[in-house]
Amino acid sequence: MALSRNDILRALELVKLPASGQSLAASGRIGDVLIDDGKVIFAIGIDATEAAAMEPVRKAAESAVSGLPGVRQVLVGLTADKAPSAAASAATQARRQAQAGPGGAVPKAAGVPGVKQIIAVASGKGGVGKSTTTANLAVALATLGLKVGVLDADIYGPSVPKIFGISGKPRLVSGRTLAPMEAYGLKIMSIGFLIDEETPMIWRGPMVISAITQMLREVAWGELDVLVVDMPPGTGDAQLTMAQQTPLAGAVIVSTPQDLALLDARRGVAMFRKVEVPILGIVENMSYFVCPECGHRSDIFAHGGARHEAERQGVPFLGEIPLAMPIRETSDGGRPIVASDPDSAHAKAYLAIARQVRDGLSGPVRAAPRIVIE
Ligand SMILES: Nc1ncnc2c1ncn2[C@@H]1O[C@H](COP(=O)(O)OP(=O)(O)OP(=O)(O)O)[C@@H](O)[C@H]1O
Repeated sequence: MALSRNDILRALELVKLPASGQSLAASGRIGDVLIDDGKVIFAIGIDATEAAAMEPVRKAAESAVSGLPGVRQVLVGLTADKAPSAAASAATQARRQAQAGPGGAVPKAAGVPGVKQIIAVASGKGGVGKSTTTANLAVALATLGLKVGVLDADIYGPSVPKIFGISGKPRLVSGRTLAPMEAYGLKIMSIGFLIDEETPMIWRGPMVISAITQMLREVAWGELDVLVVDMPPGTGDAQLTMAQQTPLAGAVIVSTPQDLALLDARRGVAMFRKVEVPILGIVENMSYFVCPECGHRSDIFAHGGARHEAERQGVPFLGEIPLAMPIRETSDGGRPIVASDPDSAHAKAYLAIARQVRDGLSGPVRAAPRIVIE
């Protein structure tokens, strides 16, 4: 018999909420349930401040539903489409202040064993070249001698597999732990390996928060000096929660020079400041155009805006990357330019940015605290 929403809710009666002991089924937190050929996808509504506390509930819901006959795959997300309620925010703030040490520092999300530093590459809006920058920055950091991983958390348009020319599915190493894919000496995991391109956008939003947690903690990253996270574009609640839930050592903001993009970049800086993640700097991508025929340079978007914005915000300016055909061709062709043409001027520009990023990370790369997941 075909699975129905009621079957799913019955299974969720066994899952209890930690605070109230109420069943998840009765809590009114389950939205639409998508059932398609044995695949079950749904989201649990949470307040953005509850993400960590509700993660065990999400896992319990997944295992409860996966035990039902006829279920082949279950994907459960936590969704926080509303800003944290004023009361919850105040409570969280009070709790954080109480937990904060004498210096008043806000406690961070737990580290990932073996991974020394995690940095986010973010943009205030889509299409500014965030993934191209992530890929080339990662290869450049590896060129500097660091052990580097890339985590593509851009749930709306995971382009890292294409940029590195990787296809196929990651291998399961044990339990739920996946082996990362490898290319150009980097360990790579992408949400693109795990979701079908046809997964409706409406379902991708709720996955944002849980996807990052799963990809961070259920991937055999091994020993890494730096893990570079390609964030979903934008500065909404989902991105904010993701920035809060990830133990980030810093963030790189990518912008194009137009005023509107810079306005979005400013929101990006504000978002990371809100969650006390240091801004490693701003990159101006598509800064100017170099004619491939004659080498003439045109400042089509009045370049230099990101440098001024960085000065205004009091954050480092990391450098300019031109709008250049070889960058697009190599990026879209699965051969990032820093790997495929390391002596080119473009590759050197990315290397200069990578040096600044490395130097901007606080102190020597520290060993992450060892945590045991039971
Ligand atoms: N400096 C550049 N010069 C030429 N083309 C570029 C440059 N940077 C990015 N591109 C091209 O622009 C397009 C968008 O880039 P990319 O996918 O990196 O952007 P994005 O910000 O990650 O987009 P989204 O947020 O929508 O995923 C790609 O075709 C890429 O090859």
